[in-house]
Amino acid sequence: MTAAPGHPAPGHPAAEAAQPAMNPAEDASSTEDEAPAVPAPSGHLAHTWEEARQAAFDCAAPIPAGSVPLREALRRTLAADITALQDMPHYASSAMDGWAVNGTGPWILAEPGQRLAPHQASVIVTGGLIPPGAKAVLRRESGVISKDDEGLPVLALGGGARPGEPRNGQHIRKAAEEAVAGEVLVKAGTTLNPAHLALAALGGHDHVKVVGKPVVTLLLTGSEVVDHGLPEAGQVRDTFGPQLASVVEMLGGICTRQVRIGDSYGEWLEALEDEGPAAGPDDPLAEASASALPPDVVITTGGTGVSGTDHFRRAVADLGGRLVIDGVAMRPGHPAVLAELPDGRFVLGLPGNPLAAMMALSTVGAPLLAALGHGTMPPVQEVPCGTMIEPDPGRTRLLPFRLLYGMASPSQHTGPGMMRGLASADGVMVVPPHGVQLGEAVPAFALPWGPAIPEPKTRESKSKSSPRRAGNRSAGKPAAASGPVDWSALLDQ
Ligand SMILES: Nc1nc2c(c(=O)[nH]1)N[C@H]1C(S)=C(S)[C@@H](COP(=O)(O)OP(=O)(O)OC[C@H]3O[C@@H](n4cnc5c(N)ncnc54)[C@H](O)[C@@H]3O)O[C@H]1N2
Ligand code: MOO
Repeated sequence: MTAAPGHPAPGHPAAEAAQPAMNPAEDASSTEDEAPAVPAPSGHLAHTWEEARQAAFDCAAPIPAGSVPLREALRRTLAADITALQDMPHYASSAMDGWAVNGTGPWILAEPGQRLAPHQASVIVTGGLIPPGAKAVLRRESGVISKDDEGLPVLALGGGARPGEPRNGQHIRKAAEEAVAGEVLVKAGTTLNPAHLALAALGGHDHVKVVGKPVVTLLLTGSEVVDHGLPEAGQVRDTFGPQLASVVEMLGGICTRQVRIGDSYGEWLEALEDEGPAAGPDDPLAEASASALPPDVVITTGGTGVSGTDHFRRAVADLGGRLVIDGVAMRPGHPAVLAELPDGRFVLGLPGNPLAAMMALSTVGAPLLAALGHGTMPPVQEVPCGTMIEPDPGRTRLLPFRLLYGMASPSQHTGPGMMRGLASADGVMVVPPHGVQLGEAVPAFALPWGPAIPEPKTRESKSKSSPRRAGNRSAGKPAAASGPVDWSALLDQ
């Protein structure tokens, strides 16, 4: 689906105030700050921000449930009950170091493991198999070895023995006392914690069946990019290596691999082709491991633009893929591209500029990963805008903001190549092409690592939470988000 720029998706607040489409020729002298709003880098019409999100969500089907090794199952959602594959414990064992005994003492010592007749005992350690005939375990500190009249070793109760020791069954862990074979240990739908994994192991499992999640690999491009130390002039320090895998995981992906390549077309093509399964068929554990699976999504960085080294579109075309999204009418991040390859892999192309890449990931990557991972469309809420923002016909602006006195104030240092503004932001404002008035509600989304966007305060909720203020200061003022200026949020701080 492709829409004319300046015509936001129906139902969006911007729809009623859409601006006429710009003439691309008017933008011929664009600087980085004024990147063209209308055509995608390929010359196609870009999707609106809302359309791009929806297209990324709609193009992907949820990944089916599959088995994963226990070590990879942490925090996954269990797709099928975990049952005990055998009794737990599956044999009666000793809970103490000492002696397995039959009847009352003194006991004649027998070889460990052999059947015990009455008044016989044999040495046993904690966890040891209870021999046939044993009725109890006597702790090491409750017995003493002495000699009988004939000089043979015998076991007798010692000074540490408690009255009545050993009782029948004492210090014996009975078979099946934790669970009988077939009993449900963990129910489907549970988010697995480390103790669940230990329990599954006790139940005899090597793998568990979990709800599908997208496997993602990263392809970081650019020969000017250095991944450590101080870059020289003409070089740039890599911002993606330290953050992208974590953000992908926060968005519901499993990041298994990160590859760096330079700028040549050959490297691009080879890297996109080279994503087959790595597991040997004779290794059942490796077979199910996420790191051995081909990725569901490849995320590339850089190379989305129009210069001679920008190879994304050519590589996708040569591999027989199709473009799902070819540019988004937004800034920063407008060259974002999403393609699907014939083998079913999605390739998400993030622009090289660091902030632009994060905005493209939020716009296209977040809905795509949510759809693949059985999630819902990432929410867009509203915040009252703490400043007036001019129109920018034909494109949505994504502005990191700080919440000041309950209102969203655009962060500083938010050029497409900067990270300072995003690093301290409380969320991102989605400023529609027609701009925003001071105090007006503006759509906004939370950062995957950041705080939730606060619920808008209505007059009713304010009077419930703060009757004195509501009575004294806010009476008669319009509810938040309903009028152009709502100062009550400011007064409430
Ligand atoms: N003639 C035009 N030029 C550009 C346009 C345009 O519309 N017409 N759009 C600009 C915008 S906006 C963006 S965003 C970038 C997109 O560029 P690419 O995706 O092709 O990325 P590169 O050219 O490879 O790099 C851009 C920039 O980012 C730096 N970079 C790359 N990788 C990293 C990294 N791992 N860590 C930090 N910084 C990185 C790279 O050095 C460049 O400075 O195109 C504009 N140009
Ligand atoms: O400004 Mo470019 O839109 O993506 O950094």
